[in-house]
Amino acid sequence: MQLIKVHGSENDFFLLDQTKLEVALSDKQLKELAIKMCNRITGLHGGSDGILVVDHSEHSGVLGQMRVINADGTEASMCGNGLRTVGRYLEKEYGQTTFKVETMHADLKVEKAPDLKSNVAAYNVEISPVSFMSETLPMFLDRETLVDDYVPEFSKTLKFSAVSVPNPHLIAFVDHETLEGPELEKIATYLNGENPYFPDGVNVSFVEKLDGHSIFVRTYERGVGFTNACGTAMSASSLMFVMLSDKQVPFETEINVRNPGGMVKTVVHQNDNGEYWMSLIGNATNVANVTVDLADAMNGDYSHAKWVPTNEQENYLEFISSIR
Ligand SMILES: N[C@@H](CCC[C@H](N)C(=O)O)C(=O)O
Repeated sequence: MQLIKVHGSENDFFLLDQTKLEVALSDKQLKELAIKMCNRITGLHGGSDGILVVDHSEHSGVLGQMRVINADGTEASMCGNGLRTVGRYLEKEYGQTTFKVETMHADLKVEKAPDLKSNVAAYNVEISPVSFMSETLPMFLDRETLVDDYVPEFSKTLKFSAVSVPNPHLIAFVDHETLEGPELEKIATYLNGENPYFPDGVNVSFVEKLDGHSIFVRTYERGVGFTNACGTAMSASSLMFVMLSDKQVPFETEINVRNPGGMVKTVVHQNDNGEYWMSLIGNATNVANVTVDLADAMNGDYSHAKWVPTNEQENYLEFISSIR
């Protein structure tokens, strides 16, 4: 089985093209593979945040399908950082620079963007559809939407917004001390365990406003835990940054989004029909080409895996240190 170890802002994945396998893996096998291979201690070469599964799409005008299997084996409806790396993979396979990719709920636009630096490839991907309605998350609170409001059951002092893009996000704007403090993990582990409010779990982000049109986003992901970055969370946080800014941060403005693994840029759009969507622009880095025996991988044995690094990670790290 051939895999590519990829990352967007160090949110890392194994990219698996199912169309290259003799027999495609079943959903049960994908789940078992993710649990074993992504494990940070016993998994393949330090594990990963999940597996990006590429397949053919039946939809017209679409180059391929992306499925996202979280490290705990659950399936997510979308992954913004992952979509950039899948976009890069499909561009190489089909030789097109602008196309659509099928995801669980929508066919999303993907476009090659200018390199961030020599040998640091970048892609621009669409994040949509957006909804604030409780039933789309799903969120069980006694209200239809939650926008910048207190929820004493979560925290006595923080205000939250809940939005699906279309995977579910809970966002709070906080000061620097709170961003780095223990509250994010406390709230997120509660809401991703058995709880009456988010029975399917939720990605939880704390956001700090920086100078100008810049924010820092720290995310605890459903099905993963703390990640270096979450593309859909950074997109959802940018939407709330614009919506709660009282027109100080307009639509169609480039927003700089920092995260523990690097940075992305976002742009928040609103269509004539009132619907929101976001552009997410950032790196799509291929770290290594990996070959592993399928039976070994399913058994969690990675001792014979072949790991051939590309030379991209050095350039990525140089790029990140140049902007810090
Ligand atoms: N890292 C992703 C989001 C992955 C899915 C998430 N864990 C979920 O279950 O919704 C991103 O870059 O958006």
